[in-house]
Amino acid sequence: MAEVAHTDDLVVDGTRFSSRLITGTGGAPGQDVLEAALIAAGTELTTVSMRRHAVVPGRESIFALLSRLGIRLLPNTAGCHTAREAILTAKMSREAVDTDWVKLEVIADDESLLPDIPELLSATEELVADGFKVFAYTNDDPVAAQRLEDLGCTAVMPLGAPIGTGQGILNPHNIEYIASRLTVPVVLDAGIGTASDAALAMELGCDAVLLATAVTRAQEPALMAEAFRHAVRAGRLAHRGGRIPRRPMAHASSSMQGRAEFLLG
Ligand SMILES: CC(=O)[C@@H](O)[C@H](O)COP(=O)(O)O
Repeated sequence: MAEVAHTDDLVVDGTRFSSRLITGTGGAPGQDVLEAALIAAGTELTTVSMRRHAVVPGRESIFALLSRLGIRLLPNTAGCHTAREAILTAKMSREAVDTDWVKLEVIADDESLLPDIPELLSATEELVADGFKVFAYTNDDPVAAQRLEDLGCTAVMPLGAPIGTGQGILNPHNIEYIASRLTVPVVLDAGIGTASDAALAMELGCDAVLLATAVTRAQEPALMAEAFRHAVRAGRLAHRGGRIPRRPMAHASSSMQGRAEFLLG
């Protein structure tokens, strides 16, 4: 049977993506493994830490790899602890890789890696005013998410769980609420552990999923990447298809209405 046509591209800042799976590169055991995983994921947008990535002479850079694979780069400010550091990193990345897109991460501390919301809001305000397209990594708080949209973010990226924990979506209610309230794309970012977590994010109404660790540190990264490719698509279709309501009691799947007349002629 023919597949349902995938006619609902993700549109971000006027750019269309047929894949709703955004990947990160951190934690990959090698660039060959990463390349195989990126291809298996079918991703069209990948984020790279501008502070952590080193260009090694004589070796293909991550930027060259993404360009060769036709994957758009989303630079990120991972490792920044203050608005000032994040703004500086974003400005340097705009010069270095010639894009005004930035995934804005401002981390409160190195143990939790949770977003520092006051610093995030302040950096967002300044970067938006400077013409950046800000993809803001935030917590699962609907109030903070709304503030980020109001400040002019291009996309808002609430976490499912802390980065690298693989715990999945700790507060599905808040994620669903954020996805239903915001008008900019909502990308579930961080904490994903396995394919069903990504499917759930999409079922809850997120526009896309961003993940790194669940693929890069999987036993078989390319296999896991392919699983995520299908899960994101399945979750999106389920969201569009409209789930049935949850009922407290059994409800016969076949209706009895009209049955007597049919049996009695
Ligand atoms: C790649 C990146 O930007 C990470 O900081 C991101 O938040 C992903 O988190 P996981 O590694 O938990 O998927």
